[in-house]
Amino acid sequence: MKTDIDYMSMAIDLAKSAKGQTSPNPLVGAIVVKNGTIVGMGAHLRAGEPHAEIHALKMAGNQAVGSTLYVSLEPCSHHGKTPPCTDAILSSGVRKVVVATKDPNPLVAGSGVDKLKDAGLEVVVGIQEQEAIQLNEVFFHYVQTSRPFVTLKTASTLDGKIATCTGHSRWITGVASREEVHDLRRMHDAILVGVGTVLSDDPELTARHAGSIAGKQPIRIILDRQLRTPLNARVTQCEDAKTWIITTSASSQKKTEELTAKGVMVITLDGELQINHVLAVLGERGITSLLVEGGAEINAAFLQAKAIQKIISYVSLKLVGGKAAPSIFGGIGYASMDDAVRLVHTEIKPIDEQDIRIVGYPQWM
Ligand SMILES: Nc1c(/N=C/[C@H](O)[C@H](O)[C@H](O)COP(=O)(O)O)[nH]c(=O)[nH]c1=O
Ligand SMILES: Nc1c(N[C@@H]2O[C@H](COP(=O)(O)O)[C@@H](O)[C@H]2O)[nH]c(=O)[nH]c1=O
Ligand SMILES: [Zn+2]
Repeated sequence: MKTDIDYMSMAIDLAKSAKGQTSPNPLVGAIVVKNGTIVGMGAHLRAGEPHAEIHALKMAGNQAVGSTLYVSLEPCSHHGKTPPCTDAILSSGVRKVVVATKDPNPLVAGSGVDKLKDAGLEVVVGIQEQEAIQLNEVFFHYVQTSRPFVTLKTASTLDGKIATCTGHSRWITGVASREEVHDLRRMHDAILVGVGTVLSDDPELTARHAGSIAGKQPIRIILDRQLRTPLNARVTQCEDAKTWIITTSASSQKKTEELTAKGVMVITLDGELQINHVLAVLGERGITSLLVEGGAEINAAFLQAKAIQKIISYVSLKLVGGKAAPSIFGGIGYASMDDAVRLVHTEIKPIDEQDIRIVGYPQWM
């Protein structure tokens, strides 16, 4: 006999199956169970399309009467691009609703649960809550701060270098790690690098390799105070992916026009490029998840601004040495070891015989 936890785990797995497709909406999965039999299931697939509950209830049909609905996020109770799920649940005859976690979207935030309870349904909240919160770490951050959830991805040697003293960097990590990074890029609304990386690596910043969701390429964002991005840089070829260059009023109007003519979106901010201001602008433009890929000065700027929610570090078990070789974080740095930022909820995993991956969440004081 399956338990509430079994069914909720299935709903969460269903939600996960649409990872990378639903932005700016959350990932949600739903299962309808009648007398121990699954009679309907569904996942939210794309923003603007039906919610997970609607798919599951549709599949259940009149088997939903007297059933239990398991859903990984509190059913919505407002009219967004789609009608409220609570209305559909109430008219379906569902008797009991099990919710993994409440929806922090100010438009919902407990009102979905209240509506169902007021209508006399049995409602249970908190089954597999931690898993459900982790699943939507991006959406929960964005909907509460209106800023993108920032993941910093780094790739370095064991001695912390992101290139040799001559600037050579291809490659530090192996194919398996680099494949994972392409998957990671695909899951993000945008990738951000500094113009230094464009000048040194001339990266394409697209999610290539197997399985890329057709046509879905993250937006490439370049922080470039004086518009030094070369007109022939690969990131200015806009056939496969959009490119936004964020600059300041110090940059030349002529270069702005030349880049714009190539299809690049040049966004000019007043004054200096402050990370938190850049994030507010990206949030306003609907960027809910941002993958920062360095280099050292950009990484340092995000560290200094305490603007990193998650770090994914690939460390290659090789050594290059060199005082002049750039390390993961440039900038001034902290004076005292006591000021070091600690990572929590860490996971350390070997990728292959040469690389390990460290994932953690900076604990900002
Ligand atoms: N040099 C390495 C990295 N280097 C990352 C650079 O910032 C830049 O993204 C690369 O040049 C990849 O560019 P493209 O978008 O694939 O054309 N990143 C890694 O994960 N491993 C490495 O060895
Ligand atoms: N995707 C999803 C929910 N998403 C919630 O609804 C909001 C989007 O509404 P709309 O614009 O109509 O798609 C979104 O911000 C989040 O609060 N809710 C649910 O009950 N089930 C779902 O599957
Ligand atoms: Zn809904």
